[in-house]
Amino acid sequence: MRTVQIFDTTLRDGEQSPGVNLSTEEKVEIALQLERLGVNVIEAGFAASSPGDQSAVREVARVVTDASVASLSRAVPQDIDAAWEALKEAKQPAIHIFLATSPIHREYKLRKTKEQVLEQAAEAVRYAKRFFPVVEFSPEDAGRTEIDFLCEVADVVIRAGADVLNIPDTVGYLTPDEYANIFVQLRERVPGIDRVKLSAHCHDDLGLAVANSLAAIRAGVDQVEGAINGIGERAGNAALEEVVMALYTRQSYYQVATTIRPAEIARTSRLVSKLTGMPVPANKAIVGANAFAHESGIHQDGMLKHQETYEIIRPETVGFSQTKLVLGKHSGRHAFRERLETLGYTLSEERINALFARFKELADRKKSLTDEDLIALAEEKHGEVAEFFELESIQLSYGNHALPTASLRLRNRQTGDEVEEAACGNGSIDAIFKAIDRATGEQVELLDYKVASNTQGTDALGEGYVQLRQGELTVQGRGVSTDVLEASARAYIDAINRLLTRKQSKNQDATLNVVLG
Ligand SMILES: CC(=O)SCCNC(=O)CCNC(=O)[C@H](O)C(C)(C)COP(=O)(O)OP(=O)(O)OC[C@H]1O[C@@H](n2cnc3c(N)ncnc32)[C@H](O)[C@@H]1OP(=O)(O)O
Ligand SMILES: CC(C)C(=O)C(=O)O
Ligand SMILES: [Mg+2]
Repeated sequence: MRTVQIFDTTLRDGEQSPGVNLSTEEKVEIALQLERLGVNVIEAGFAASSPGDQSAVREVARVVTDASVASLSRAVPQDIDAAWEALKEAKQPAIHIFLATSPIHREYKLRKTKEQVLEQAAEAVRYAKRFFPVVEFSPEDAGRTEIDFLCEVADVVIRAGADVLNIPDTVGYLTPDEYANIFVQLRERVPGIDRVKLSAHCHDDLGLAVANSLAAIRAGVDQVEGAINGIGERAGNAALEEVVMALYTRQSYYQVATTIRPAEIARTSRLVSKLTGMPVPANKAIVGANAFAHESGIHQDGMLKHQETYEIIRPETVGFSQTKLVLGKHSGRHAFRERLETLGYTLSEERINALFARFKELADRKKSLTDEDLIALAEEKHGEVAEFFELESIQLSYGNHALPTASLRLRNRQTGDEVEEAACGNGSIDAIFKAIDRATGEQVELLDYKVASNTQGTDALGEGYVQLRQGELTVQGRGVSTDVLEASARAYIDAINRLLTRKQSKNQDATLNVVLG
């Protein structure tokens, strides 16, 4: 099986992402991680672009031991000198010289004829060869360059001593077939082509960067270039982790190996995201937060039965701890029960069903439910409590110059009746509790009331706690909701239900005593 070289340009093309600026220390930290990841070439920057970038390239080359370190350079002696100044003490220095070749770039940007471009490219490679053991040449915008002219460019730079010929699809314009065909043409038409390594460099303007890179690999290129998390100019570069994992996962198809250690991918992605300030989209392949997360019940059930039902890569392979079964409105009972059991709750089928119904109600209002949410839900009612009253609906009217009013509808589970009541209070909670007193007809004394958010975020679950006294009976109640007022109402109703349960069992005991005589 042949090995394809991985050329990482996170620190150069990746840093060209608008708004990204990495300090020397940050570049060094990323470079060391890229080396742990196993990349073969690290393009550390563009030495001539600023004194800061020149020193960053130098520092990266000083610390990196296994990978080759490259600097980008225009096809002019002063850029090549700046690159050599930064890399002359590197263990494996390389220079990456580029010069645009497409008609549009020649005419409008460089204002040069084909002949002038050929001459400048060859001259720059010859000059760089005086210093660098490895010279890579890129005909910028190769993707939109006439194929005949591209072959001429390849011919002159190979004659001038180039070691690597990179073919950039600079503006992400090509389709996979078109891109692969360029390499086929170069091989057929450029006599010295076997003397250089061929390299692919793709941009994602049409979302084809990874597909094009893989097509180039199928066409036999020796090296593929890209950036971690797919960052880079405009829509970015080919995401290296995607290219590498396609090769790894579909090895029998591609028949290609790399030196990458997949288990370092997650760590590398996190570091690049943190230091560049570019968040990784949740649905991003391989490294997005949802790449190994399942929310829908049917998928979760499948995953619980066999991991390969819905995952083609194990999260551990790329350095994530495990698959996540996210509980939300699309989840089903299998995953719900499994999570409760993991959290230490072994519950009857009946209790699971009751909790699952409450869970669905909450999930309709909350994006996803965390473990803390589930614990709050599972502990909302503890002990055997007969359900006397159930909250059907609640409405609050509140204004800073008006008396708060609560209107609510309770269902009496024993009789099936619905009771509607409203009450004003000194505050919203006072109004709610008074309305519940009226609806249930119970006279109670409020001993304690607390409400707390036990999870995080603005849609966190609130947990209400209430302690009530009636005569010699003292009871506690708890309620959970995404809304603290509703959580308080539920806690109060729970306490009333407990009170009624206690009164009912006292009456049964009394009747029993009478019967037994
Ligand atoms: C496809 C790519 O990713 S290419 C790399 C792009 N990366 C960057 O540009 C980042 C770093 N760049 C920089 O810091 C600056 O652009 C510098 C320091 C390199 C140059 O800055 P300036 O001298 O002020 O020139 P400026 O950037 O405005 O214009 C570029 C000049 O280089 C010329 N040029 C562009 N590409 C090349 C090339 N490959 N070889 C030689 N000259 C080139 C342009 O024609 C233009 O020349 P002109 O001034 O004669 O019109
Ligand atoms: C410098 C070159 C290789 C480049 O980044 C591009 O053309 O996209
Ligand atoms: Mg590029």
